[in-house]
Amino acid sequence: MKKRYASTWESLKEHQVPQWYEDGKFGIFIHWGLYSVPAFAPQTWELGEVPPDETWFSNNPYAEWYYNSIHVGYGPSYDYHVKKYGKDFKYEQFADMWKAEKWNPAEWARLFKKAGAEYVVLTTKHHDGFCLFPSKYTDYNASKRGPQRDIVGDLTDAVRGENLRMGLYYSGIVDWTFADDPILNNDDLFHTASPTFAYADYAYNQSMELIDRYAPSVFWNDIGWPRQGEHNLPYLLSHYYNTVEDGVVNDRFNDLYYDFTTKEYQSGSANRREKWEMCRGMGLSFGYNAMESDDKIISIEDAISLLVSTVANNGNLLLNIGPRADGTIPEEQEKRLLAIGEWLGVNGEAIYGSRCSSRESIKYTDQIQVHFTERDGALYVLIDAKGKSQVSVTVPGLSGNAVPLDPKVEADTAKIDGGLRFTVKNFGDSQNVAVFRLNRIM
Ligand SMILES: CC(C)[C@@H]1NC[C@@H](O)[C@H](O)[C@@H]1O
Repeated sequence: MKKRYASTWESLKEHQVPQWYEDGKFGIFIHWGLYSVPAFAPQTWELGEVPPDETWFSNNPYAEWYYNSIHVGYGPSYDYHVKKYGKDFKYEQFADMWKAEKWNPAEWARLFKKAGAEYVVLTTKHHDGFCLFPSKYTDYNASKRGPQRDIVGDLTDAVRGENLRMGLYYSGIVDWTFADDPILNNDDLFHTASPTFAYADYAYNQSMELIDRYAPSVFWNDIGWPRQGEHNLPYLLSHYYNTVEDGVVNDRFNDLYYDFTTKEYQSGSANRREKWEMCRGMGLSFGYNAMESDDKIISIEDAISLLVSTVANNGNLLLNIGPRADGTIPEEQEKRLLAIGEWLGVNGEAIYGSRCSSRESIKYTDQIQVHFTERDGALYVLIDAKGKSQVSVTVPGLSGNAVPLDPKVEADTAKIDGGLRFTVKNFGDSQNVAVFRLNRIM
């Protein structure tokens, strides 16, 4: 019997995180839109590295923030815009420059499958207010302008065709087509953006539209929910769960409710006793930044380290790609997705369907890290060499026969000082993280 949720916080709190989200572990975020046309931002900091003040917002490394960055009226993006497009060029003009002429959604979906992703989350409307779906509530959308197609629907079909879950991102509280005072600090971001009841209804209506048209497995709201519409949330979320029984929502509804909490680069917190999700771009931006060349984005080793450390601490990794305006995925981003997929192809047994171990991760003085996951009565030991070609570490309190999942890993294990000493001489096809299975949880 399908559970039916009432539009009350009490009823919503009965919702459990579905097994697919607990098991899935790895998703692909996609930021694609008008900002992919200029594809520019200064390469400054990771979110959380510096305070979210005027210096951050006027030197914003997020290319998807291009509208606000030029609206501020000074700084690197403003200077770039004036030089490339001219002072009088309006952001909205990008709506007729974005053609997605080389876009093949089936190709994207095949790549995500090869990357080992279990779910995908696509921006349906970012802060600039441009919708990637044929919304009844605005013509400022990709079926009427630019690509002239239902980007959300076409990708949803392709992703589901590869048996992956499709999630949708919505910019709940910020929409610069309703309120576009320059945002220069977090007070602007959370409190003065889109302050009207009219916008609250708009956000509610569009969210209902997305739920009813696409039944997304993830409803990824961003920044917050319009305060004037908080009373509508129990109905919206119960409608979502009654429409998508195994759907999940994040924690960006003004801290009123969530299935999972979120970290964004260095911002946010993770508590391994509850489900959380780590998200970041491959470089410093979510939207494509043409300045972010291969040497400026996360290395394959660091991406695999991030996946392993996130999963071992009860999180999922939602790694973002920023496609070019024409619909192609930059080669350097594709390379990382394929490498993660290869690593998961060999070591995925310790990731998919695993659960957080009672054993916490260990960081050794030489930066080497050992993480643990558990699944079907086995304990997995994931040794992250952090760039070293050979490692030797003792893991306290372990015993038993440790078998590498990658047959090309050359390693010895020995009982020593009440623990197991692992000496890895060759990481085989496992990049920088060698994984061992112990068949008895000790
Ligand atoms: C994590 C990701 C969804 C980011 N959230 C905050 C936004 O301001 C940023 O552009 C990006 O979408």
